[in-house]
Amino acid sequence: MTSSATATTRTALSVNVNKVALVRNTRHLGIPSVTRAAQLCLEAGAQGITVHPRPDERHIRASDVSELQELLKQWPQAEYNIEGNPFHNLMDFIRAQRPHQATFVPDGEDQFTSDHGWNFPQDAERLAPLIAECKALGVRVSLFMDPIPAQMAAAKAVGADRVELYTEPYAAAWGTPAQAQQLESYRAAAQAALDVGLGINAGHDLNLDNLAAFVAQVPGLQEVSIGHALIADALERGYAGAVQAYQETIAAGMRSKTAQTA
Ligand SMILES: CC(=O)[C@@H](O)[C@H](O)COP(=O)(O)O
Ligand SMILES: NCC(=O)COP(=O)(O)O
Repeated sequence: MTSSATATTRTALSVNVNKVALVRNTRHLGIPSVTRAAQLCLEAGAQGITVHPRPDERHIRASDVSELQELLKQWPQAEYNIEGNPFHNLMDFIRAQRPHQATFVPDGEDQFTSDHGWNFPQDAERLAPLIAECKALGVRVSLFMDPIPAQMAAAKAVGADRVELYTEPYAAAWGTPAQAQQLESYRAAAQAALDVGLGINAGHDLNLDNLAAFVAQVPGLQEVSIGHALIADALERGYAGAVQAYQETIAAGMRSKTAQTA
């Protein structure tokens, strides 16, 4: 059951523009523009921009990362979230750009897409100094995590400010008999994170169908980072139309959450 305190947590939308870069990279023409996409999403009300500059630069390139930092200077209310593996190329971007948030993701260099979170206690010792470095730079640290309540205390102990709950298993269960059980696992993991003082982010395969129920059930959800489905929706609706649809969906989830605590 969501408490009244967490029921009022506003869920920010951070648009991941990886897939705009993926299409751009298929020609040497510079279109579709990644910075233009981010500008239009911010103008439409997105609260942040997320990128995941993978080592192979299959989509987001180092030049995108710095150009988006310049763009975001015009949007002081918006947040910049840079994701990646801190043992690969992420720390160079964090040191250079000092974004609002660094999201540590344990991806391999040639991984198809992100598909798991960190493991504790195995990963704690090597993560701790890099988390400390980010925080010394004034960068919030979010750890990409599977929805395992027992892992949350260790994530806090290693210095994380937030966890990002990896939501692909929830998305895959959407519309199946396993949906409710999956959603409950995220609710429990989020509550365990809140109980030890962690903030809650979420992302991966969230979309217009599965988002409202997630927002309604997961306590203290501060940010969802959404890319693949939102950019696909933007191909039909335009960036502004897609952002508006996601913001309306988040708002519907918030209304449902608030009603539960009334
Ligand atoms: C960490 C995560 O779930 C996503 O942010 C990730 O950026 C997806 O990467 P691709 O866009 O390369 O699939
Ligand atoms: N951290 C999740 C993210 O940034 C976007 O994931 P997806 O919506 O592209 O699956």
